[in-house]
Amino acid sequence: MAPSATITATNGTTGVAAPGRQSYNIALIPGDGIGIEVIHAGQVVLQHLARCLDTFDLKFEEFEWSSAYYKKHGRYLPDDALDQVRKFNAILFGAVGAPDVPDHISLWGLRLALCQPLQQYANVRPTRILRGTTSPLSNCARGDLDWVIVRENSEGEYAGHGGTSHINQEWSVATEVSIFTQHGCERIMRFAFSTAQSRPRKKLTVVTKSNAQRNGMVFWDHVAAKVAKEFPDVEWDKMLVDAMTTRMVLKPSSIDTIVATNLHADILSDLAAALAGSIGIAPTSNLDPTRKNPSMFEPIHGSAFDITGLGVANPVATFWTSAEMLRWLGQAEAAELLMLAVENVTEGGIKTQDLGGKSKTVEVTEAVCKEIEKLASSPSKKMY
Ligand SMILES: NC(=O)c1ccc[n+]([C@@H]2O[C@H](COP(=O)([O-])OP(=O)(O)OC[C@H]3O[C@@H](n4cnc5c(N)ncnc54)[C@H](O)[C@@H]3O)[C@@H](O)[C@H]2O)c1
Ligand SMILES: O=C(O)[C@H](O)[C@@H](O)C(=O)O
Ligand SMILES: [K+]
Ligand SMILES: [Mn+2]
Repeated sequence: MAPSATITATNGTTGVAAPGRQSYNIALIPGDGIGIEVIHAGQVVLQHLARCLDTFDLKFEEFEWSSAYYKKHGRYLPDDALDQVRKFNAILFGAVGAPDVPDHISLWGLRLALCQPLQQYANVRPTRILRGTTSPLSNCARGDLDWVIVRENSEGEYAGHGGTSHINQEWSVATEVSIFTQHGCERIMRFAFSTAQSRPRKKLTVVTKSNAQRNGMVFWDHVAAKVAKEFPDVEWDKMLVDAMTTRMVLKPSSIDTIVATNLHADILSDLAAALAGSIGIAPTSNLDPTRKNPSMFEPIHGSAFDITGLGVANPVATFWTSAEMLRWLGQAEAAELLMLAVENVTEGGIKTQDLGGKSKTVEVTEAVCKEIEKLASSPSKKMY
C-alpha cells in the first residue's frame, strides 16, 4: 500500500502531522571514515535547529557500530541491535567501509543488516542543483534538474542469493542471483507511482533492462504496467538503463521521478549527484513506508578514505538527509527552514572543495547554524 499521507514533502515522501510538542529519539550510527565527521556535523546542526525553533525536542544516542567495532568484536552488530534501534523514531547513519575490511563484509555487516530486516524497502534519493552551485552540464539551469530516484532497497541484485563452489579449483564457480518477487516489485512500484503522483509534474520513468534480462526484468516491467493502472493521472514511460544514462546527461529536464532496481538505482543516483554538482550533497532516505520500523537516513556517499581526517568532507548531504528525516517525522517546517539555511550558505559561497569552494566541514556547519538562527528569529519566518 502507498504510505498514509498527511504532509507531502518536496521529495514525494510523506510525514505524519505532529499534534502538540513532539520529542524524537534519534539513533546516530556514524560508522566509518567521513561518516563520523559528517554525522557529528549533522548532530550539531539538528541540535541547533531544535534549540532555535523551540517547537520540538530531539534526543540523540550514539552507537559505535563500525569497522573499528568489527575489528574488536568480530561483528558489526551485536545480537540485540535490531531490538535496540527499533526503540528510536529514526536512525541517522554515516557510512560504512574501511580500507582493511572487504567491502562486501562491511556493507552486508552494517548497512544491509539494518535496512533489510527493518523493511526499509523504499530508498528515496532526491537530486537538485542547490542555489550557489552549478551542474557540470553546460546549459543545465537550476530548475532543469529536479529528480527523485526511488531505489528498490530490499531484493533484486542485493538479495544475497548465490554461492561459490569448487573453491580454489580451476573450475571454481560463483553465482549472484537477482530476486524479483511479486510482493517486492508491487510495493516499490506503488511507492514510486504515489511519489510521482505527489509531485507537480506527476511523471514517472520505470528503468529496466528487459531486453537482456529476460526473466526478472520482464517481470519487473509487467508489475509496473499493472500498478500503473491504479494511477491513471501519472504519466509514465519505460527506459532501458543504458539509455537512461544518456537521457540524464542530455535531457535532464525531461525527467522527474525515476524507479529502478537496487543496483541500477545505486549507480544512477551517483551519476545524478555528480550531475547536480557533487556526491557531497546527495541524501538518501531508507524508508519503511508502513512505519512499523524506524526509517534510516544517510548521505549517499561512502566513507571516502581519500579525504578522511582532512576536515574537508561536505556535510551538506547529511544536512539534507537530516531535513528529510525531520519531514518524515512530521516536522516539515523545520525541514524547510534547514534547507533554506543550507542553500543560503551555498549561495553565499561557503562551500567545501568538492563544490569548488575553500571552506572546511566545520566552517560550513557553523555558517548553517548562524543562518538557522537568523531565519528562526526573523519576524518573516513564514518565508520558508
Ligand atoms: N552507504 C554506505 O555506507 C556506503 C556508500 C558508498 C560507499 N560505501 C563504502 O565506502 C568506501 C569508499 O567507497 P567509494 O570510494 O566507492 O565511495 P565514496 O562515496 O566514499 O567516495 C567517492 C569519492 O567521492 C568523494 N566524496 C564522497 N563523499 C564526499 C563528501 N561528503 N564530500 C566531499 N567528497 C566526497 C570521495 O572523496 C571520493 O573521491 C567503500 O568501503 C564502500 O563500500 C559505503
Ligand atoms: O548499497 C550500496 O550499494 C552502497 O551502500 C552504497 O553505494 C549506497 O548507495 O548506499
Ligand atoms: K552513506
Ligand atoms: Mn551507492
